[in-house]
Amino acid sequence: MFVKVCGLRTVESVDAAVDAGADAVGFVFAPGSVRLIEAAAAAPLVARVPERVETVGVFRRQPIDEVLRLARAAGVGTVQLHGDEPDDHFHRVTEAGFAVLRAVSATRYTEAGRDWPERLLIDATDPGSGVPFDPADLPVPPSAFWLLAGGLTPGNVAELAAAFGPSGVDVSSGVESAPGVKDPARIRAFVASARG
Ligand SMILES: O=C(O)c1ccccc1NCC(=O)[C@H](O)[C@H](O)COP(=O)(O)O
Repeated sequence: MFVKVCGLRTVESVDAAVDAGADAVGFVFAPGSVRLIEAAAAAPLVARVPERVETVGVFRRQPIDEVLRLARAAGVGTVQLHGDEPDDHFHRVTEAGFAVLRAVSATRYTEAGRDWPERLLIDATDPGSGVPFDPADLPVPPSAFWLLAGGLTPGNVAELAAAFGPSGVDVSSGVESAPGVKDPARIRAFVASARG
């Protein structure tokens, strides 16, 4: 079970995720997010992540040149686009040498078809809100690699992962003590539950 912990902003939370065995850590560069971190502040956090752990920059409805500039400045290896960006943006990210994650709501995935080539992250409509999507919105999960997101917690991740059968899981608010404030103990509990 691949585990991504998203919305990290401190050394303590990055170390907690890495030490707990997360496969990927995420940094949110989307304006307006309570988890927003400047690229310059993210760079030293990214630099302390061991190579075996994927570093992900999260973006939403931003100009592609800004996405690439911030991703390079932070030093992340993967770009996650979270706002129904045009295909051209995904091509530009790939051409620039980044790995890519396409984040879509469960509703959009089900309505729009299932032939996207990128690794998918299937989320609730309001990313980072801690609200799960309605299981009825994802009657047929992807067959290729995909991450389940939206309202996951240490208490529900095992059950929801068993129900949907994703390749991995992604969490943000479910491992926080307050909006934007990660709780190392909850990070450890989440990774353990996801793998349990
Ligand atoms: O987390 C945010 O604030 C955010 C804002 C804008 C775009 C994406 C955002 N988060 C992306 C993620 O990958 C979250 O981990 C994912 O939406 C799950 O969040 P949660 O329901 O809080 O676990």
